[in-house]
Amino acid sequence: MNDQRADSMVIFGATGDLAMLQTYPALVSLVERGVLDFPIIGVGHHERSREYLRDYARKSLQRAGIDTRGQSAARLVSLLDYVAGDLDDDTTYQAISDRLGERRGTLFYLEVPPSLFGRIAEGIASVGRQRDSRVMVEKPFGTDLASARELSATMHKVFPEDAIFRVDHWLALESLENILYTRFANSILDPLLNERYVEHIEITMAEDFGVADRGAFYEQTGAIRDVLQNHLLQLLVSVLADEPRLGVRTWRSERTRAMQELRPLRAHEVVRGQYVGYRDVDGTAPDSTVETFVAVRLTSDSPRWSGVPIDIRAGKCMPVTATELTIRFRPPARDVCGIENFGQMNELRFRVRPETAMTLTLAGKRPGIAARAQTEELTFAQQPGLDPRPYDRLIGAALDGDDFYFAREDSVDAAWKVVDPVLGDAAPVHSYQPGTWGPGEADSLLPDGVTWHDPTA
Ligand SMILES: NC(=O)C1=CN([C@@H]2O[C@H](COP(=O)(O)OP(=O)(O)OC[C@H]3O[C@@H](n4cnc5c(N)ncnc54)[C@H](OP(=O)(O)O)[C@@H]3O)[C@@H](O)[C@H]2O)C=CC1
Ligand SMILES: O=C1O[C@H](COP(=O)(O)O)[C@@H](O)[C@H](O)[C@H]1O
Repeated sequence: MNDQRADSMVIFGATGDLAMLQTYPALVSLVERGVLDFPIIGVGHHERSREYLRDYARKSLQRAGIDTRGQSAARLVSLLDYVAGDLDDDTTYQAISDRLGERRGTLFYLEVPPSLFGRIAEGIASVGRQRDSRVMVEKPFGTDLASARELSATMHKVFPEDAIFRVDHWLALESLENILYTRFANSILDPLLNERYVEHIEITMAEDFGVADRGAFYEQTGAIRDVLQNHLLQLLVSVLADEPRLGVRTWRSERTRAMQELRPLRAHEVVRGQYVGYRDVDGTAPDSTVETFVAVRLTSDSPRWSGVPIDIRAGKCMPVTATELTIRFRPPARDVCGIENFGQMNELRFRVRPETAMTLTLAGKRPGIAARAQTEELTFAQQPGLDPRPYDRLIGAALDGDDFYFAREDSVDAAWKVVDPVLGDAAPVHSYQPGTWGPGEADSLLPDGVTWHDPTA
């Protein structure tokens, strides 16, 4: 693969939900930045006109609060073309190739049902369009370790690894970049991030909504595949990974190593839950055991994190929508100030969703005659709304051939290895009421005396 900018783009699934929600708003921002000014061919299954796709894009922009009469929006819409066809049929790829004409160096964006990913790669190759091109592939990449490997092997028959851009949109979140900066733009924090100082690491990902109209998708997926294998393990390794000593470009390698050092989960390290009402959602089975909540206890084999318990929980229909990663430090070796009764005091917290923030909890003296401690929080908060949208970054980077925000094959493989043993019904599923923090059984994973962090607090 070359590192030249793409000169054309083909979107498979241009009339889908994700395109409506994310793709067109991101494309406008790229037009606005002057980095996108070439034909974009949208591909869908149904016979429709180019005008239909242009209207679809306008609706998407309106939905995102973007003025469709603005210069960039109008330009984007004018760049869109439409090809209809079944992606299981080689003539569809011939039609796309004819439309691309002399252009070489195409970014093919695969936002279609994952079962089509491999077939599309073969279709692109059948018309010789893989040369000098890249593919950007949506999640999920596989449904377990074996299928992810099989898919990688199929894709590699057509594209070298450096031409495959696997999307995990959390990798492009401002809040994940903030973790990198916080750790390595300060000299005072990273030296503390190891088993000597850290007592416990915890992540809570709470969403106050259910599976909505995605019942059929979720029924095949569940929380482990949907968010643990990808978003949450990628978030975790942002904290576990060693410094990228050879420069920030090696950050993906360090993160991958940290992923490979995580031990595969065992059934007793997993608690699964399902909210009451899930089985009434269209597309779910009346006796479904798919989890909408998962809590896990993880262990890293890295000497840096030896013996540090790592707990993660994620759920739908929780009391709030927020994701935070909390690092709890050990108490001081000698309790000179008599803080014992205070419990745990030093914490470093990264807020990942809905906005970017970081908090360091320190103890100081409570003003007054009595010798008593009190905690203070130092918070570095981003103003909500200032975070760039992840897809603006992702599509822009893929057009440039910049793989920084994408999940590499070995890291996806390592993440599947962690969750593979506990997919399906390896652990029983407990029901929980919507609006609660999930089944109480999740508490049993935590170290004695520790409670889950409440991200609303
Ligand atoms: N929706 C979301 O919020 C998210 C989605 N994703 C991933 O993005 C991908 C797409 O999801 P989503 O947009 O929700 O899916 P949708 O079902 O909404 O859209 C699917 C798209 O693929 C096209 N398509 C489906 N089958 C064929 C076929 N045989 N031949 C040609 N075109 C076909 C459809 O065309 P037509 O309209 O003509 O039927 C449509 O454009 C999936 O991998 C999903 O996991 C990832 C994160 C979030
Ligand atoms: O990929 C997914 O992610 C979202 C959470 O990501 P966010 O960017 O919306 O916070 C999750 O709700 C969804 O179930 C999952 O498919």
